[in-house]
Amino acid sequence: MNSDKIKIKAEYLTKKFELLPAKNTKNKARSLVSSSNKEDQDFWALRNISFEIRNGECVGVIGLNGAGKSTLSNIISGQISQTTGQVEINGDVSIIAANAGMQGNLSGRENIRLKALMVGMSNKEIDNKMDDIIEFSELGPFIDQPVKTYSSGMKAKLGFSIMVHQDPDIMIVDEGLSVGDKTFVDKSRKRMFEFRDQGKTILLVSHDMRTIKEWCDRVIWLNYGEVKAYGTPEEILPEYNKFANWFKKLSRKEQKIYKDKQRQKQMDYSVNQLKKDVLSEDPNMSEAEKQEVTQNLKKNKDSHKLSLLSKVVVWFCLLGFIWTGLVSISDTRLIESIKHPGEFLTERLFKEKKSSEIKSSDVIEIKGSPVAIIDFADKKPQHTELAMKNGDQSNETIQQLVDGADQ
Ligand SMILES: Nc1ncnc2c1ncn2[C@@H]1O[C@H](COP(=O)(O)OP(=O)(O)OP(=O)(O)O)[C@@H](O)[C@H]1O
Repeated sequence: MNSDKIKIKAEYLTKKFELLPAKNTKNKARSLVSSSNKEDQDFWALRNISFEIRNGECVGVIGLNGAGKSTLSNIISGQISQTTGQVEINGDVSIIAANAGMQGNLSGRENIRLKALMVGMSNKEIDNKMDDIIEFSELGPFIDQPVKTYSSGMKAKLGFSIMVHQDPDIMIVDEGLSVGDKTFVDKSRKRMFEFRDQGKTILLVSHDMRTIKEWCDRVIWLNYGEVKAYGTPEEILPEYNKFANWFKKLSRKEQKIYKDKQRQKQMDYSVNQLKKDVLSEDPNMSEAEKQEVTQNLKKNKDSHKLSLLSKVVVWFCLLGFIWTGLVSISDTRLIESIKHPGEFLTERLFKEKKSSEIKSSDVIEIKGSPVAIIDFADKKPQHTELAMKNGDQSNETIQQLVDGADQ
């Protein structure tokens, strides 16, 4: 096994969330009017994250609440996309975050099948492993209950059981074990050690420094979306403990001031700032390298924002809907209104036809039938001579229609 092979490589990763607006219909409609809503507040949960994880390494991710650990593990496991930067996953790997991607409305058994199918297992393979997975999960009869009814510990047990039976090359465990009971945790730890001994790569997100120290070869310390330090547990953990103790000793007010200041930095961040940071890291960068960096820093599209094309389509449909509505309350046919929109809007819309105003070119509707006026002796006709525009009806029929309408 080549222990130098890079399994995960992250470069210039950022993740921006928009605190407002929430992803709802009202805000989608607002985004139709403006491409950048001034009320949106950008929040950079991750800023300029770069690291490499090699074959067979177990890497811990630590940091205070809200530091960006889960955001990072979700990007690496492909559950959310980054705003800028690249994530390279090498080799034929399966990445499963222990308690992520579970469908609440499906039962535990159905989730096992779903997650296994998603990583390319065949139905036969799943059938062969199903009993083992259920037994390992210790869920017993609850395996056929909807996952939304599970406690967080039960979800973690199910997620972990699925993960270890998929035998992935890279495992991401995001607090998956901390919520389980002791027997389950011990059993899982044993299984994780077996994985590590087989040279699999593990990314472990945890607040439990004992586990991090026991398991990890290296540790990434995230602080308010930035990598504060990356090194061995011996290097990082004493520094992190020092920081955690310093933070704990601050008064509530001082803690709040510190947090607010850090969060403000996360709000004020921008891709331009990132570019400056990256370029200043290496002042001797060649033009080609600078171009590559700029390319890497290009933003991915925010999935919840409508593209220009979508906006055009939505506007088109909206206008079509309004136009059809206007046509239906006027006495004009749709095709005519489209052919002569100016005339339709200025002269025909909302205008009641008086007989004196009817011109020889007009089309009127009598008893639901379109009728063309073909001849008037003067502006106020003495007698009406009509013919059907597309006329398959005789003048006699038309006269009957007119007579009927006049009554
Ligand atoms: N969908 C989202 N929209 C807006 N902000 C988000 C979203 N997801 C996460 N965040 C914010 O990003 C920051 C990082 O969150 P994340 O869950 O990655 O932190 P964490 O380090 O895993 O925290 P914890 O230790 O509490 O699990 C937090 O401030 C969080 O509020």
